[in-house]
Amino acid sequence: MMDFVNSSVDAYLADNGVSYNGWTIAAVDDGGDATVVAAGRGLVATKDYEPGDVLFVDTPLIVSPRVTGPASPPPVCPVCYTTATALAGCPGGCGLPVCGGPCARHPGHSDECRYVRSMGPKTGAGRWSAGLYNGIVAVRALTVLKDGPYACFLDVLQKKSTDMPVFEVEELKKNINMKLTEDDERIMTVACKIMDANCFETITYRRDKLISLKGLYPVASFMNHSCVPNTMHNFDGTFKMTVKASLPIHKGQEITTTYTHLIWPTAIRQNHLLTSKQFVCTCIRCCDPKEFGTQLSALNCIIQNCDGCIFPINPLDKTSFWQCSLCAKLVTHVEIKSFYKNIESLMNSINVFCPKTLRTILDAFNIRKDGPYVVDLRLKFIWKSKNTSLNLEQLLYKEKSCVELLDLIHKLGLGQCRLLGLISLELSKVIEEKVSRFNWNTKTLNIFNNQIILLRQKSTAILDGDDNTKISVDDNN
Ligand SMILES: C[S@@+](CC[C@H](N)C(=O)[O-])C[C@H]1O[C@@H](n2cnc3c(N)ncnc32)[C@H](O)[C@@H]1O
Repeated sequence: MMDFVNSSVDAYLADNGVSYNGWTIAAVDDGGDATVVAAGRGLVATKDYEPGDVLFVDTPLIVSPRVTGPASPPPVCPVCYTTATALAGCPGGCGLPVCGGPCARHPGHSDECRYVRSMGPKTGAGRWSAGLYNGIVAVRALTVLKDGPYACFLDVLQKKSTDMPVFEVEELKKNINMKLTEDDERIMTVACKIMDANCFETITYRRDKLISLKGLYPVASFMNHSCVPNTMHNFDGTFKMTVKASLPIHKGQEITTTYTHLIWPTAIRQNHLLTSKQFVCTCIRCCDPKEFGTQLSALNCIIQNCDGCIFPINPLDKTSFWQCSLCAKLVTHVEIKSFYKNIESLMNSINVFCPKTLRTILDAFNIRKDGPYVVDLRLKFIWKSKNTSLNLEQLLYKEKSCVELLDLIHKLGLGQCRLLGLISLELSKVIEEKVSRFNWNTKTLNIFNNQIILLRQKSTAILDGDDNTKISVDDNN
């Protein structure tokens, strides 16, 4: 197992006999050596682990749909999480949407249904409101965390630090006739801030669609972030999270996860972590302008005929100058931001993926094929394209992209991460398609078949127990 370190909270949990997930979270004597964890409290291995070893399995305290808004996914039934085209107002009268009677009567819905009804939802009979749907996580958190055995997590888990009104609570307040009690509002506000600081994206399949939800996992919440994490995780059909080692972990070493996308370049990861989790990551990868030789963040030099690449002088400082490795040309962060923005919108504008067109665009705009946003686009092509519909050029480009991305993962030192499993699986399917299209001689066929077997073994070892091995466009971890 692992220990909680560096915290009076450990003592608090132990004093209060908190038991979660079948085991007791106990205080740990870290011998006064808190330096092992660089980011407040964290998890530390108490024995050695090999890649693939299961560290722990965590059950969510709260699972909730993501809220609606311009950039949010379409609403789902908050009980079974399907994207029903015609969600209807709960017949119980709570004003939340459900996909049908069984979900309306589901025990998992009864507490929140009763609570919202008691608050006088501002919806017509049989209707549901987006505002109440937006507030569902606050209501759900209240029903789980108020007065129950898990109420102590309100004190224990880290909260997003903000004095701003909490969107979900405000949405709820606007859409009910009664005034929330002071205590309920406090609990909901704290719980939403806890969700913001700790929740994981849990992706599940419903009726062949990927549904992105958020889940609060009490044990996993103590894992700090690294851009070269030593664990990976997956979710089963009941949202149980299994955390496995992706790299060897030694006794006493901190257990880390990622809160961002593994193949994003440093500037984008840093920005994401700062805005979503309010900290600046100072991990070894973030400190290295060349990201372990991958040059993932690099831009081509803007000086004509210079073959150099521009790198940040100090990648941890977003106002740092960038400099060409060959001609030493300095570029300001403002210019870099504008280059990144232009590349992003260019890459986003590509709908139908044609390798030749992509190459022309990259040449015309002097963009690197393994640079910011281009790698994302290539990954999107891997996820979205259907092998049987690709022409030969596209199929071979997909194969090349899979191979190059696996190489990137290797260079970044990401070990047996989930992305490696997913790309290996996809590459095996691409090779299968290649095999099926031509009459290969026996020797070549054997080589391909061996490649397929090895890739399948690799992906199975990583994705075993994963309820979601079909690939998600946003699934970069
Ligand atoms: C999910 S919590 C992790 C547990 C947290 N350290 C605690 O004490 O409860 C996420 C928060 O931990 C801190 N954190 C996690 N990883 C970090 C890192 N690599 N560097 C700095 N702070 C980090 C940030 O404050 C972040 O918002």
